[in-house]
Formats: sequence, C-alpha cells, structure tokens
Amino acid sequence: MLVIEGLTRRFGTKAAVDDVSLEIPAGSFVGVIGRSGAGKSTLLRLINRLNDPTAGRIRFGDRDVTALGGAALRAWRADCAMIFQQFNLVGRLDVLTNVLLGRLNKVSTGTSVLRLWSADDRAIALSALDSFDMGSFAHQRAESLSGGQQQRVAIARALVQEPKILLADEPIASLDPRNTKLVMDALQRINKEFGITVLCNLHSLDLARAYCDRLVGMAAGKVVFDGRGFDLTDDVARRLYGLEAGDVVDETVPTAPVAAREKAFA
Ligand SMILES: Nc1ncnc2c1ncn2[C@@H]1O[C@H](COP(=O)(O)OP(=O)(O)OP(=O)(O)O)[C@@H](O)[C@H]1O
Repeated sequence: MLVIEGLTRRFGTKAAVDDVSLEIPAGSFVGVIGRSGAGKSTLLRLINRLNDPTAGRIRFGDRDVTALGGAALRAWRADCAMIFQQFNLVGRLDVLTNVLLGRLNKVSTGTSVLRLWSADDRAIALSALDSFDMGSFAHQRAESLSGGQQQRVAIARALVQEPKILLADEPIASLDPRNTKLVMDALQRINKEFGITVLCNLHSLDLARAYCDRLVGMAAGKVVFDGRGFDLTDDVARRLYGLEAGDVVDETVPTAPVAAREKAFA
C-alpha cells in the first residue's frame, strides 16, 4: 500500500501540490486527472522523489519514502518506474539495449559498465518486448520507431525493472488514437497481468474512465474527486476542467475493457 499524508510541494508561494492525502492499495490502476497546472506531474515526481516535498509524508509498506537517501533512495526509484510523454529512450541505441537499460539496477557494476548482458537478461528483455508486440523491432534503432512504438519500448523497459509501481506522466499526450489505444492496453497489461500498481496522469477523462479503476481529480494542487469513473458526474467534470470540459470528453476512445468494467461494478 502506498500512503500519502498531507503532501505539499511549494514553488515560491505557489502550492503545486497542496495537502494531498491518498491511500493506494497494491494492484490499483489509478488515473490522475485535472486541467493543465493542477499538480498531476508534481504529485508523481514527489512519489518517486524527483521532487522533494515541502511538507507531508509518503510511505510504502514500512518504508518512509520521504526520508530515504543514498542507496535506499536508488532502491525506491527502482521499485517505482516512471514513463514520460517524451518516451526518454536513447535514440541511437537499439530497442533491445534500451530495454536492457531497465535491468541496470539488477546487475553488477561491471556488467552495467561493459554492457555484458547475460543470456537471462536478454531473454527477459525480449520477452517484455514480445508482451507488447515489439519483439520484431529488437535490433532497430529506437529513434527509427513511431511515437507509439517508442512508448511501448519504454513500458517494456519499465517492466524489466520489476517495479512495484509504475508512474506514467501523460504517456499518450503526443500519440494518435491507434497508438493511444496500444499504449493504454500495454499499461493495462502491466497492471492486470503483472499486478503492478499503475498511477497514470491523463488529460482525457473518457480514457481515464475506460481504463482506470479509480480516478483522482486534482484542481489547484488539491484532490477534489476520488472515486470510480462512473461516479464522476458531468457536474464534477465541469468543476475539474472548467471551460476545458468539452475538450476532454471524446466520443472516439475505446469502451471500457470488460474485466475493468466488471471490477469497477463489483
Ligand atoms: N519546477 C517548477 N518551478 C516552478 N513552478 C513549477 C515547477 N513545477 C511545476 N510548477 C508549477 O506547479 C503547478 C503544477 O504543475 P504540474 O506540472 O504539476 O501540473 P500538471 O497538472 O501536471 O500540468 P500539465 O498537465 O500541464 O503537465 C503549475 O502552476 C506549475 O507552473
């Protein structure tokens, strides 16, 4: 269980995240929604300690994440993979090597410096690529792939890291509808098949409703909604998004996967 208590991050006088408290059970698929500037990215960056909080605490099991430093902080970051809107692959390297970079925390320093990957690590990386239909691209340079393909490689790299939590910061913001679906399906597999907790910032409310078991709505750094997708009424959406509400409701997104729907209505 990830427990966030009174988490606040100020930049100058502005509170980007303002007294946020959440309990996220293992295996959840949480969509963090809200308009631009609501504090979604800052919340994810606080969780994996790319930003430090001004106040409050983050706990994961018996670890006080906010107090970690040195090797313990590196271990937390390995448990807490992050993917970004811009994919963050090494364009000149081939796809397989990019995925193997996710194994760096699992191998000795000698292996990582010399990139002498074991047959086991290669098999793990290839299997992760296969999971997302990217096995046949293993030896292509990452920069030669489409955005949606690159994001699936980034998800495979996160998977081989064997994290407990995957933080996805607007992972489909720059993708077309087909690639959006492929990437969201990949995140759903990470969650449902591999049991990894997923926290995903999304601009599209309909996508969040279709894929996430739970939605956390943020406005001006605060949590203003926390519930299931079908509990989020148009009225709440309008409060969350203001004039943007019309833009975030898109009729063309895929319908909720059956398993997710059944779980949501259980
Ligand atoms: N490093 C920083 N320095 C100063 N202000 C910052 C910094 N990072 C974020 N902010 C401010 O904090 C607020 C929340 O930003 P954040 O990026 O978390 O919002 P967001 O909901 O993720 O928005 P978007 O959807 O546009 O990414 C914004 O007003 C932003 O300008």
